[in-house]
Amino acid sequence: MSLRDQLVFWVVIPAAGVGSRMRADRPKQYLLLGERSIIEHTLDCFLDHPALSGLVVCIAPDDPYWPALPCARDTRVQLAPGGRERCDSVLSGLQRLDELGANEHDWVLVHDAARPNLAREDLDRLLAELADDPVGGLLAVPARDTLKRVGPDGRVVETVDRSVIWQAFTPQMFRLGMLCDALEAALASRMQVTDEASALEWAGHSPRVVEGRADNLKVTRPEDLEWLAQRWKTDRES
Ligand SMILES: Nc1ccn([C@@H]2O[C@H](COP(=O)(O)OP(=O)(O)OP(=O)(O)O)[C@@H](O)[C@H]2O)c(=O)n1
Ligand SMILES: C[C@](O)(CO)[C@H](O)COP(=O)(O)O
Repeated sequence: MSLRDQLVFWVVIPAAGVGSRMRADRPKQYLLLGERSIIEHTLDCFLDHPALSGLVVCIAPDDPYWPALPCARDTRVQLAPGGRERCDSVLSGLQRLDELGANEHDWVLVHDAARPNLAREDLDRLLAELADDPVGGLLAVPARDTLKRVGPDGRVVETVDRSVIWQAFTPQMFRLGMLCDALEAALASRMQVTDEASALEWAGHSPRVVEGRADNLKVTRPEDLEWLAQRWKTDRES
């Protein structure tokens, strides 16, 4: 049996943000996409996967929304307390995986609660491409627009060579021990860690990018949810 056939993985879903850029009446992961919340759609992609070992959702300690969701009663879903920054929430989730019996060599996928449109094909491609990778990696998409570096005065400084620029998405997939060590070291050095891969890079590793769909977007601003909702409506009507 190949490594790819026997691969199992754990999932950490950082879901403790306030969604300030959405300017909504609740954290964006609890806004509706169709009849269900964004976070419920996000969990769907993982909960039915045959290789899933366990899944941890990191929520704010005072989160009043999570308990009302049906998935809050799903025994496959465990909780961990979110932290001040996304990376703190992720580290908390990784520590919960350790308590659940994950070992340092197990694969862990970290996926934003705010990315409800992850395609199963992308998840399976990520798992297949990285199953025997020595470091791990992430879903990403190559830059498609002309990119400008802009100065503090709001004027263009230069046009950036976009042929080597990719947008980092999630899931990001690393082995539990390597990820914990890299995150703890990066945070101890007061590094600004906005994704798991940057902590691995800081530790001297070179994560691999796996090209994914550009519609695996992170709901960040109101227009992101408007676009997804329209897409959702169109798909359901077709
Ligand atoms: N302290 C934090 C901050 C963010 N997140 C999660 O990390 C993901 C990506 O972060 P982002 O899009 O920045 O979410 P928010 O921090 O909620 O958004 P904003 O920056 O607009 O407040 C989200 O699912 C969010 O819930 C988290 O678990 N813990
Ligand atoms: C992890 C991430 O989604 C990769 O693009 C991104 O870094 C999250 O950043 P945010 O500022 O927490 O949204």
